[in-house]
Order: sequence, then structure tokens, then C-alpha cells
Amino acid sequence: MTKAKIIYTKTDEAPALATYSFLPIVKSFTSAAGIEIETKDISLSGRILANFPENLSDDQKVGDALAELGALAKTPEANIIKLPNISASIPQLQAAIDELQAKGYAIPDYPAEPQNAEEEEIKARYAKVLGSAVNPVLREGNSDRRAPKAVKNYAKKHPHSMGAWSSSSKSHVASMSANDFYGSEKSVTVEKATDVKIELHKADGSVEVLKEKVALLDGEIIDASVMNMKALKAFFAEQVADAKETGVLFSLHMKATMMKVSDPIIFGAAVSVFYKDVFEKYSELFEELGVTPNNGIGDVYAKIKGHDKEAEVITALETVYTDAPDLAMVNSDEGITNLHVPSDVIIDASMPAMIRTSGQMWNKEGKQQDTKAIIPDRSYAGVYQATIDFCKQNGALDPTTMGSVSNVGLMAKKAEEYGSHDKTFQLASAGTVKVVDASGAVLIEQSVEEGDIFRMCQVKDLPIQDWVKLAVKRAKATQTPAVFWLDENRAHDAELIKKVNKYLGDHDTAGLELLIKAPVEATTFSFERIVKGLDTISVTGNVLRDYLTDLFPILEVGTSAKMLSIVPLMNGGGLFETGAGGSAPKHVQQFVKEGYLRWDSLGEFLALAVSLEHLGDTFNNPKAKVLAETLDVATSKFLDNDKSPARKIGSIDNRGSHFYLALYWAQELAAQDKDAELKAQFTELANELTTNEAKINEELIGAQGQPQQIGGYFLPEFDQASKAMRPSFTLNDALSQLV
Ligand SMILES: NC(=O)C1=CN([C@@H]2O[C@H](COP(=O)(O)OP(=O)(O)OC[C@H]3O[C@@H](n4cnc5c(N)ncnc54)[C@H](OP(=O)(O)O)[C@@H]3O)[C@@H](O)[C@H]2O)C=CC1
Ligand SMILES: O=C(O)CCC(=O)C(=O)O
Ligand SMILES: [Mg+2]
Repeated sequence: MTKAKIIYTKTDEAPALATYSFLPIVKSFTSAAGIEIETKDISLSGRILANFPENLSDDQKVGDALAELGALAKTPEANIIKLPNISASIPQLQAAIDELQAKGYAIPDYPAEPQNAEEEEIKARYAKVLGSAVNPVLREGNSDRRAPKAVKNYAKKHPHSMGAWSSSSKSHVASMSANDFYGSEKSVTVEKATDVKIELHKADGSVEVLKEKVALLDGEIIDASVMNMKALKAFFAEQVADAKETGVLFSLHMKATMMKVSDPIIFGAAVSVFYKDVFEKYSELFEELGVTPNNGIGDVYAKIKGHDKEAEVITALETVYTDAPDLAMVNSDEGITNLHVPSDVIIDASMPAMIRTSGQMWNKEGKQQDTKAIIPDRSYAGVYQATIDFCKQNGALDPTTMGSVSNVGLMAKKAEEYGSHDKTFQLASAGTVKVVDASGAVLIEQSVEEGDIFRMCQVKDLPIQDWVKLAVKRAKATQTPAVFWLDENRAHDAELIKKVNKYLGDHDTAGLELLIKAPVEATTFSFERIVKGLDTISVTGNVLRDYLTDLFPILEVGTSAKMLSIVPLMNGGGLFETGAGGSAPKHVQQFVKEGYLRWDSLGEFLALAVSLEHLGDTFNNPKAKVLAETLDVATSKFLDNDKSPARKIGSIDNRGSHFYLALYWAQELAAQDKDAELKAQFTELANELTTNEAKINEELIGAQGQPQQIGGYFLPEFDQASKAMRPSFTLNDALSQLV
């Protein structure tokens, strides 16, 4: 039998920093039980390097860890702890390339506009690294995300602050009324497996093949929809005028990471409308400089630097602001606006953060202001408007009494919109896009105009069956109503509803409350229950999985970092995601500036416990089970004693929180009687950590307040970052006694 092994991923930014401190603890504890922890580098820099081996010297070459993990995820042995990673926008990719080149890695520049076949090839390789390139590869299963009871109890005891809501708040969500993806969606279920082709039939009669082949399986649902560019731009222009007139902040909320083809284009359309005069006046100059609105207004500032016309262009941009509405700010101190970088404001985290803050965002004075949250497509925007309506009517939610909404999400096999980027095209000419099957029959057709975005999505039948099964399992385990968030008026959802009804028949659902409601109705239903302290399971497609697992946790427990996030892989393995949030770039900035890391590793603790439990079950390893059980108790104690990182210098930060987890875990292992060997091994450590608690705290807190050297942003120097993240000699020494 293969040795019991857990894969721990090395990622980016705050979670990667946390790993320098937490992984040594994990390795010390697990090695005592004979469990191997292997790390795999799936960071942005690691993924870039893996794609350019021929540009690197032998000692610089790295393996393709992502491809290896993708293959592993399809096997029953998989046991992967996945930390959040950067889903890079083009500006982030460029910054990472610059850093790697400066460090002596001879990787090519990013060819934004390739001039020859070689550059086309380089661009294609970089495209593999862009956007949400990791999660869809590893997610060979559906998703089960929830706040564990201990976490809910913690929030009840230590409620996070919630901004008050006024019924006169002017904040709202603005969406198109027609000609969006929602309005144009068509969907079919194919009975038998077939290959389809996506073709553009142009007005002049010629045919361009947009995608040669998409293989479909028996019973697969496909859909196709179009975002009309003219209507989109007219909508943005109306919203600019309305925001100005009503005095609210203009704020666009997209998912340019997961939706890496469509959403940067939509973002770019907003930028080109907002800064219309500048983009029109300087179109030639921008063309020459390679400025594209899709990279945000930050691209203009970056590329104009040092140019003869720098001052003139900057003045022109500033002139825009005199007539324009105020923009929501990402960083008001540094003048970074909502339209600077497509990946700065990401809808899943940004909308709940706004709702938690009285429905307001930050203006250029650094003050809160009511906001027009622009979500052009209507498919899911109504969920946020319904939440805002609920808060306006009922006031802010109360974390000390509110119930919980967990999620069962359809995610496997790149389901739905989040798997659509290789079937998304911006059309260079008008015509009709046809999805044609192997027999030549047209399954779906959509008429398009020049500049429109066409998108085709797929969802396979087996993942749907597995998702329905998981929903029933969770409903049974918790005896909680489960609501399928599906809109019968949406073509795709209408197909899905047929399957849900069919596959629910495969299960014993006696006594369970299983409902189907359109997203807006489901939102109100869930909030009406939540204020009564009642729990509800949301059973959703892939996009709402993402949105709701930030929305509800951020309102309920202050952050999605405290979520348990399990992906039972369809072939029997386990993927354990840490939390449901991202890589928190601002945490790294704070750490580098003042030696304080406020990243909350609770997600890592929870993921490790379920990973150990899974390993205990699959490898019949009783020691792993003891580690899992004791870690669970330690985590509860950690929450009870409020040892999570605070926000300010002088309190426990991420490193201090790791110490407390180690302390409580060692104490629990020393206290248990199921495994005498573990008891003996950990008694000494527990004593040592207990005795030295004050000293270790002194060493950890004493290290705060200074700028830190970590030797890089995308590729920190191991020794420097490790030293910065492990400043307690006493703790390091105690841990080293174990191995
Ligand atoms: N699974 C993955 O791999 C994911 C990756 N990402 C990536 O992360 C980056 C940032 O995305 P963004 O949309 O800003 O989302 P984030 O979740 O990183 O940030 C939003 C906010 O959530 C809070 N937060 C999230 N996790 C933690 C944590 N562990 N400890 C403390 N606070 C936390 C912080 O809010 P506050 O200041 O209010 O406490 C943070 O500023 C992007 O590159 C994105 O692609 C995003 C989501 C998931
Ligand atoms: O993969 C990504 O880009 C983000 C994923 C995400 O937000 C989530 O899974 O909740
Ligand atoms: Mg998310």
C-alpha cells in the first residue's frame, strides 16, 4: 500500500506567508504519526516557470506541479490541502514576469499583441497561467462549504462589527434590462454523446470556425448566450449619468479572474465609456503604447510613464473626474480606483464587504458613501439587490443571533460559466454563431453584432447526479431545508431543474424539505430564516457557489476565512480548500511594512483536520484519526480563547495564532488515551510549550513593528521569508525536538 500522504500546496501572498510558519508545525505533528506531507508549488511564479523550461537553466527548472495535482485529483489516493492562490489579471502577470526576470529567470516578456508565430506561442503559454487557472483543474468534485458549529459559536460570542443600515440608503445594484447573457441564453440537453463545433456565419456568407471541437457526453447540458456590446456601453453611459445625478459612487463588480475572457472585456467597456474623451482623443497614442482599457486605467498610468505626453494625458484623465461621478476607491490614499485594475474588485468578496459596511464603499476622501454597484448581467445580480432590500427593511443582520446558510455547489468538471473561457469569444464581425453537432444539426444559434461577447457553457450529467446526492446527504445530516437556487425562466436552469427532479427520485428524501426557488426568491427566503436564527442549505450552480460562500460567511462570521470547504472528489479522493476567500494582497503589504500579518489561518486548521480524518479513513490509519480529533478540539479551544489574529500591532498575529494552535493541539494529544505512543511523544512538547507560553509570545510579538525583508513578492526568498515568519527561537526549538 502507498504511504499515507497529504499534499500541502504552496501558493501566493498572505496564505503563502502563513505557510512558512504553519507548515513546520504541521510537519512536526504529522511526522510523529508517520504521515508524510509533500508540498507542491502552484504559485503564480511556479506556474509561470513550469511553462518555460527551455528558457531556464537546469537548476532553475521546476516541474508542472499543477498538472501533477490535476492528475492526482482524479485518483482515489488524492488528499490535497489547497490554499488560495492568485488568479492573475494581465497586470499581475506582468508584475510577476518582471520580478522573475529581475531574479535572473530568462522568461520571455508577455506579448500583449503578438507580432509573429513565436510570440503567439508565448502568449498562448502565458494564457494557461492567467486568471483562475488552478481551481478548475483541481476541482474534480462538487463543493461542500459551511461554517462549523464552533465557528458560529465564536461569532456569537465575539461578533464582528456590522455597519448599520438606513432605510433611506441610496445604494443599489444596477443591471441591464435586455441584451445581456441572461436575456439571450438558450440551452439544450444532448441525449447522446457528440462533438460540437462553434461557427460564426458572417453576413457575407463566409464561415469562421471559432472552436473546432467540444466533446459532449450523454445527457450533457449546454447553453449559449450573448452580451451585446452596444447595449452594454449604452448601459454604462446611463449608469455614469445616473450616479452623477444621484450622488452615489460608481462601482463595477465583475469576476475578471474566473471569467478571464468575458469579464475583462466588460470591464474594458466600462473603462472606455467612463474615460471616453481620453480614449477617443488618444486612440493612436494608446494603440502605439499598447494600452487597452481591458487592463484598467492603471495601464494608462503605467504605459504613459516617461512619455512626452505623460503630463498631458494625466491632465486629460483628471479632467474626466470633474464631470464624472465619484468612483468607489480600492485605496483612497494612493488614488487607486475601482477602474484601475480588473482584478482589484472581485464581486464575490467585494459585494459582501460593501453590504457589511452599511451598503457603502470608500470615496476619494477615504469616507464611506452610498454606492451604485454595477453588475451588468442579470443572471445573479438580483441576489445582491434582494440582500440590500432586506437590509434596508430590517436593518443590519446580527451575528449574535443569526442562522447560517451553507452551500452545496455544482462545480465538478468545470461546470457552467466558470468553465466557459475556452468557449467565449468576442466577435470581430456580425453574423450568426451556431453550435453544430457531429451530424451537422444546429443545436443552438445566436445572432451577434461586431464586438459582442458569445459564451457557451457546459455541465455534465454525472456531476449533476453527484451534486444532487451531496445536497440530499447534507440535508439529511443536518435536518435542514435545502433550496436549489434555480430560475425556471433561465434556459440553462430550466434544463437543470428537469435533472434535479429526476435525480432526487434516486434518493430516500422522506422527511426532508427540498425546494427549488429562483435566486431572488431564495435569497429572501434564506434571509427571512436567518434572522430567526434558522439554518438553510443553498444548493447552487458554480457561480452562486462562489458568490454565496463569501456573502453569507462575511455577514455571519465576518470573513470567509473561517469556512470549512470540502471537495469530495468524484473518484474518491479529497480536496480540502482552506477557507472560501482569496489571497489577501493587502495583508502582505502590511506585513512587509510593519511586521504584522493579520491573515487568519482558521481555514487551514479546519482543512487539515478533515484531511487527516479522510486519511485516517482511507488508509485505515488510527494515528491520523487521533490527530484529526485532537486538532478539532484544539481548534475549538483556540476559538473559545479567541486566539485568532487581531488587526493591530501588539496583539497576536498569524504567527502567534499558529503557536496557540500548536500549544492546544499538543495539550490535547498529551491528554488523550487512544494512542499511547502519541501521548508519550506529545507530553513533552505540551509541557515545553505550556511552560514557555509567555516567552514565546514575547518573542513573537517582539518581532512586530519593523519592516520585513522577504526577498520578493511573487517569489519570496525562502530563507528570508522563513526567518520573518518564524521569529520565536523557543517555539522553533521545541518543534525541532519532535522530528
Ligand atoms: N480559492 C482561491 O484560490 C481564491 C483566490 N482568490 C484570489 O485572491 C486574490 C484576492 O481576491 P479578493 O477578491 O480580494 O478576495 P479576498 O478574499 O482575498 O479578500 C477579501 C477580503 O476578505 C478577507 N479575508 C479573506 N481571507 C482572509 C483570511 N484568511 N484572513 C483574514 N482576512 C481574510 C479580508 O477582508 P477584511 O479586510 O474585510 O477582513 C480580505 O481583504 C485574487 O487574486 C483572487 O483571484 C480569491 C478567492 C479564492
Ligand atoms: O479561482 C478563483 O479565481 C477564485 C475562486 C473563488 O473565489 C472561490 O472558489 O470561492
Ligand atoms: Mg470566491
